[in-house]
Amino acid sequence: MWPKRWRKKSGQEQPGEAAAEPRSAEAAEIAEDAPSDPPPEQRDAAPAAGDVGNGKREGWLSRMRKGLSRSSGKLGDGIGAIFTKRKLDDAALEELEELLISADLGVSTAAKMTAGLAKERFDKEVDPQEVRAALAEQVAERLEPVAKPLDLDGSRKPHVVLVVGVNGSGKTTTIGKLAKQWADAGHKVHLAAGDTFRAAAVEQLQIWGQRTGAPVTARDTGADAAGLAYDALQQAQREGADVLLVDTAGRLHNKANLMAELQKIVRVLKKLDDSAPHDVLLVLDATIGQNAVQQVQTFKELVNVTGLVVTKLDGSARGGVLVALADRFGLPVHAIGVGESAEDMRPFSARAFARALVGLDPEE
Ligand SMILES: Nc1nc2c(ncn2[C@@H]2O[C@H](COP(=O)(O)OP(=O)(O)OP(=O)(O)O)[C@@H](O)[C@H]2O)c(=O)[nH]1
Repeated sequence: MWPKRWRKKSGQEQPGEAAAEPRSAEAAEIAEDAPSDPPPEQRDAAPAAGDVGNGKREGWLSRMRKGLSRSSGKLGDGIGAIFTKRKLDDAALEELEELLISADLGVSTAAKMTAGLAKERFDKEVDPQEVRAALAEQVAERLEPVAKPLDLDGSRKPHVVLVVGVNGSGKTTTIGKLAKQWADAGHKVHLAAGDTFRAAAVEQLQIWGQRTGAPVTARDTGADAAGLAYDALQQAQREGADVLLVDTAGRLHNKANLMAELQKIVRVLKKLDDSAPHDVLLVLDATIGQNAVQQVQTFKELVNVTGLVVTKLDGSARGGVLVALADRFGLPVHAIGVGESAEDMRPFSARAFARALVGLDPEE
């Protein structure tokens, strides 16, 4: 029999329910949650064309593994330190729960996972590898239901994808990567440079447009983004495009302005196609850890987010937060970004990610 504390905890949780995660007081202001801007030379540089498909770059799985090393080092080593020659007792479970929280899984998810482990193995001798494998299984179980590639609905002409997220999260780059992948698959793509707030974002999108052969609807900095989105959809409809990707600004002066802008974009798109946008992708930077939870919450209040793309899993990612996000929101994770080039975005593989996160070989 496993002890009351762990039994009670797991019994209290309802599917999809989450205990309060840490929140910053200023979280309502979107810009406050944004990661600090990368240096201009890094931000404004579009990915080098030579990076695309030159065959010499490190495999994406290995880049994801390296990107997750901050989390996997913490979890893998932490599990080793807790469970070497030790029973799975109360004290060990407490330490494990704290470790999971410190690796960005969030209070509620950490409690559920620890309870899951206690249920099967309480008071038994366990070795670190067994605990890592058991946790990887639990992470994979939570992530599998949300790992869903973004499929284009062929009956839509075009399928309209609105891309939102705070500044610097990787929206424009994600649009470029999606455009490249869909264009390579033979789809006719149109791009709308709706981040009229930042001139470099428009230029960045135009470079992706040249690279992919996708026409780009753009206007000068400061132009009305909703008007631009309307023009872009009209043009995409005229061209018979299969997909329209609409970029947006992540940084307006405050949440109310951003909400007004995003809602206006949605309203005008609906004038031309009342089912548009067909997907609203929220792009999240994986290096921000638990702040991602608040970003999802905030954007869900602004617009009907239908799925996530998580970028920068090649950097110093705090990947544990994906587990917390899956548990709390259940939103599809359509793709992950492990670099700046077109082939660095992949459908999200729950199992590979889960194993890499706890320091196991993702390919086993
Ligand atoms: N390492 C890495 N860098 C990425 C990834 N995705 C985007 N970036 C970089 O992150 C920076 C910001 O990306 P952008 O696409 O400009 O972000 P944005 O959300 O459009 O930013 P705004 O236009 O300010 O709203 C750029 O330097 C990108 O090259 C990724 O998966 N991995």
